[in-house]
Amino acid sequence: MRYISTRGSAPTLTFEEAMLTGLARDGGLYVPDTVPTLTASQIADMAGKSYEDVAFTVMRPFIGDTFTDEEFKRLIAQAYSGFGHAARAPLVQLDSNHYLLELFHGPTLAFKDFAMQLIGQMFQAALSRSGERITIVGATSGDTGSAAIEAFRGLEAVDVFIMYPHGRVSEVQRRQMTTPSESNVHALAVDGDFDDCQAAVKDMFNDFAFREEVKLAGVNSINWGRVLAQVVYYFTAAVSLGAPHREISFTVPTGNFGDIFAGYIAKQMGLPIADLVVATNRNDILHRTLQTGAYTKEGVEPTISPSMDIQVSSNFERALFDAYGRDGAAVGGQMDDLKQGGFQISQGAYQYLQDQFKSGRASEEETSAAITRYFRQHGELLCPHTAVGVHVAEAHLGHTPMVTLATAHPAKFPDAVKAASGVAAPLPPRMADLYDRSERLTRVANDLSAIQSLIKERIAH
Ligand SMILES: Cc1ncc(COP(=O)(O)O)c(C=O)c1O
Ligand SMILES: N[C@@H](CCOP(=O)(O)O)C(=O)O
Repeated sequence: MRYISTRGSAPTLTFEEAMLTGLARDGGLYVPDTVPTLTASQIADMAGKSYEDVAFTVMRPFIGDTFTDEEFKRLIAQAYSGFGHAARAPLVQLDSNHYLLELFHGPTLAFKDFAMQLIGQMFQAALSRSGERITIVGATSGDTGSAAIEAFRGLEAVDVFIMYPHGRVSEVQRRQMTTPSESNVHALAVDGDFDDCQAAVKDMFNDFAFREEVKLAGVNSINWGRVLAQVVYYFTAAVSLGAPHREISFTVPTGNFGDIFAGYIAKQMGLPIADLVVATNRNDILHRTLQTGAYTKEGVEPTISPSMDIQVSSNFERALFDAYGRDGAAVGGQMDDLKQGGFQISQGAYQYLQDQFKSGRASEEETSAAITRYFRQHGELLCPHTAVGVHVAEAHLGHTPMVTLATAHPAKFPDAVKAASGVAAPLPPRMADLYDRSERLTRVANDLSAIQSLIKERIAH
C-alpha cells in the first residue's frame, strides 16, 4: 500500500512515512493509492467481536509493514485501555429507527480520542525505533487539541504545540489544554479563528526550512492515521445493527470533514452504508456546497457548537480528489482558487459528491431546541454538536436505521447544555478538579513568523 497526494506531485509514501510526514510537500493530503475492501463474510465475522479486534481487521490492510501484527494489536489494546466504556463506542437507541453512537468515552470526552490515542501509540513506537525527536504543531477548535495533549503529554521525544482560537473554545476545552503541567505541552491562544490556526499549520508545513529544522509533524486530520482510526466505529456500529445483511445510514456533525470522510472510506471498503449525511451548524459551507456546487467562504461565526466553527474544511480536499477522478492538478487548481475566496465544482465532480453525501444544517435555535427535546423526550443530554446531528438526522429518517454520531460529552459544553436543558452534566470524577487547576498558556497574534519564532525558542530550551 502506497500513499499519494491529493495534488498529485509529491513523493508517494509508506503508511509510516505518511503518518510522520503530515502534509504532502505539494500542499496536498495523503490518501491510500487504493482502498482495500472487506468481503461480506469478513464484515459478518465482526459480530460479537471486541472493538479492538474489529479495529485490527479494519486497519491492518492500510498499514503495510509498519508494524507486525502482534505489535499493532498491542498498540490498539493500549490505545483503548483507558476508555470508560467496555464497548468503547456504545450505541443507544433513541427511536424505532434512530440511534446515537456515543464516541465520548475516551480520556478527553470527544471522538478525537479514538484516533489520537492510537496515533500517540503509533508515533511512540515509530520514534523509539528511529530515535528521532519531533515537534507536533496542531490547530484546534477545542477537541483535537485536548486529545492531542492528552496523548502526547510528558513524552521525551515530542514537543506538542496546540493553537486554538482565543475566546472561541469552551472553558472545559480550554482548561483541558492549559492545565497539563508537563513541559513538552504548549497551549497557544491565537487572536483569530480556527481557520487561521489551521492555515498557520499548513503554512508551517509548506515552509520546508522550518519543517526540517523543527522536525515538524501533524496530528490534525491532515494525518491519514487520524482518518483511518475513525473508520473503525462505522463498522462496529453498522455490524451491531445488522450489517452486512442490511444497510445503515449515518449522520455526522461536520466541521473539518474528517469524521464523515472516515465513513466514506468505510463505505468504499464494502460496508453497506445507505446515506452519509453531513450536519453543519450555521457555519454551513459544506451544506451550501452540496446544495449548489459552489464552495464559497464566508466569515466564521461563533456558535454554541464551537468545534464546528470552520469554513475551510480540510478533508473536503480528499473527497474532491475522488470526485475529480483522482486528478491532482484539478484539485490543486481548486485549492488555489480557494485562496481567492472559493471555487465552482465541475458538473461531473459535483454529481459524484451529491451521490456520496447528503446534508443539512441547524441554526442556533434549532440546536438548542434539539438539546431540550432529546432531554425531555428521551432523557438524553446531548452536546451541542450532537444536537446539530440529531436535528439534521430527523429530516433523513426512513426505513434504513440511522446512526447519529455523538461526538462529544455534554459536560464539555456546560453553558449551552444547561441553557437548553436546565441541567448541568457533571464532569467525570477524574476531572472534577479541572476548574481548580492552574492554567498555563501563551497568547499570540495571528502572525506566522512570530509563532514560528516562539516554537523555535521553546524547543531550543
Ligand atoms: C465535538 C465535535 N463534533 C464534530 C466535529 C466535526 O468533526 P470533523 O472536523 O471531523 O468534521 C468536531 C471537530 O472536528 C468536534 O470536535
Ligand atoms: N473540531 C476540530 C477541528 C480540527 O479537526 P481535525 O480533525 O482536523 O483535527 C477540533 O476540535 O479541533
